[in-house]
Amino acid sequence: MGYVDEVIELVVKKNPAEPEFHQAVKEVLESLRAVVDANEEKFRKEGLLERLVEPDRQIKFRVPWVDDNGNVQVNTGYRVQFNNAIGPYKGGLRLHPSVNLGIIKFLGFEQIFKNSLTGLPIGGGKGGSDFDPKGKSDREVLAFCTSFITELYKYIGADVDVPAGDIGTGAREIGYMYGQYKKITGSYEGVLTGKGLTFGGSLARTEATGYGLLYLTEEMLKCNGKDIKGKIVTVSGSGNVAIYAIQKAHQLGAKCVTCSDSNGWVYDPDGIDVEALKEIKEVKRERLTEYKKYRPNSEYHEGRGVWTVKCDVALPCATQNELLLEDAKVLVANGCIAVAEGANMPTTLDATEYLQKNGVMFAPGKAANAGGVATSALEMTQNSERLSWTFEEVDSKLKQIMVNIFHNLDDAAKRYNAEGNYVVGANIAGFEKVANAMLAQGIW
Ligand SMILES: NC(=O)C1=CN([C@@H]2O[C@H](COP(=O)(O)OP(=O)(O)OC[C@H]3O[C@@H](n4cnc5c(N)ncnc54)[C@H](O)[C@@H]3O)[C@@H](O)[C@H]2O)C=CC1
Ligand SMILES: O=C(O)CCC(=O)C(=O)O
Repeated sequence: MGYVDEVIELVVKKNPAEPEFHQAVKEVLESLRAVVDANEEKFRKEGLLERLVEPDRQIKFRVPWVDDNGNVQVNTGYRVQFNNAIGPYKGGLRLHPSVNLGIIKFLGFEQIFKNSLTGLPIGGGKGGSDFDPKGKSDREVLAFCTSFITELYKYIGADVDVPAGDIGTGAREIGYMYGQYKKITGSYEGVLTGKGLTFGGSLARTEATGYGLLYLTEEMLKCNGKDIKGKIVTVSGSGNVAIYAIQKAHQLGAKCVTCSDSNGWVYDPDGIDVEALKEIKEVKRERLTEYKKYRPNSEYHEGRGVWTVKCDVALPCATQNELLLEDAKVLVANGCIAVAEGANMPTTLDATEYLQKNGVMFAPGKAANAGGVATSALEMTQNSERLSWTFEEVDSKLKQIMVNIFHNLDDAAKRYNAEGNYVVGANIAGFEKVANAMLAQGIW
């Protein structure tokens, strides 16, 4: 058995109840085979892969808060500080009932390579809680966020670990956490990103993940002799990433005809109305059943079904493992030419393989959705400089970063005889920088 297989087996044995973490490790390590084989003796001696799959530390804590009926509720909070070889830990906080340690570890592990791909000095971390913000009053969300950060503040800091948003954590939650951090520490620092624009937030951070996804997709299509203009696009999700992916797709001349939430999905043959979607999801925090009131020509369906709609480009932007092998088969049969992941690990391993084998360009999340964390790093830079850049300045830096990411992974795939395999390219390009930094910094 080779080194890669040994470490995958070790991860499964040591973390038996964490299937999403196994999946992420498997996807990364299997595509690093060529690099690992070429350096096996050195990497083994240094225990490099064993160190890479074991987080620097995992913090797990109780989050008690008082609901609107005066009863105490208790959630579990997590922060996994995975690897700070190339910069302070950086990654979002997920608030969703499905959150457990394995999910946070898969996200933290992915974040190491994603953050490396941005070319910016940020390490990998992730956190969150099984708290469900859905249906909670503002006061309850405030109570939760205050309690959460009252414990987490001990472990974070502008040069230590800088959390941000993810599923269920948007500007409201980041604002509440920032206020409490400031109250406890007395320190006005860039400890969180995705902050409001009046207290250190960056213009374009809200749009960054969705816009970045389209910038990378546009470049990938261009380098393969295709144009995003005129393409039919399907998007899943209707949160932060989905909304701004749809908006940028339209600005680039494509037509996006779907979106979804955890209950159902919308097909709008005239193209999704982004302003209506924003009103429903960002302002009113309602379900997608409301969309038809704004767009009578659209259809609403219960359950999942976005991937049954004929498209040229598919952009999964909701959550992990939402694009399955059966969906990949339908996409291929319908003539889809490209899939780019806005969410983290939305495509299962067998679905990814099927798409690639059938000639579909496939951009993995750690490259395609890196625009969010890259712009968070630009927010950190602005905070350190005590300056705010214009929207255009941030957006043009974001675009350049996404174009560079595509070329770095394209080049890495070519260097290892895997031309066109952007999964291999992204993992190798992300890994190389982190591995070099780890090897140069002794044993830790
Ligand atoms: N917000 C950001 O800057 C970044 C987010 N991501 C990833 O993008 C994905 C979406 O995140 P956001 O848009 O920020 O979150 P969000 O909370 O704004 O929206 C999440 C969306 O996914 C849908 N969703 C959640 N669970 C679902 C399920 N089980 N089935 C179907 N739909 C479901 C929700 O209804 C919602 O529309 C996640 O995988 C996240 O980790 C990745 C990079 C950066
Ligand atoms: O902006 C950030 O720091 C984190 C974004 C994030 O959670 C992600 O890239 O998955």
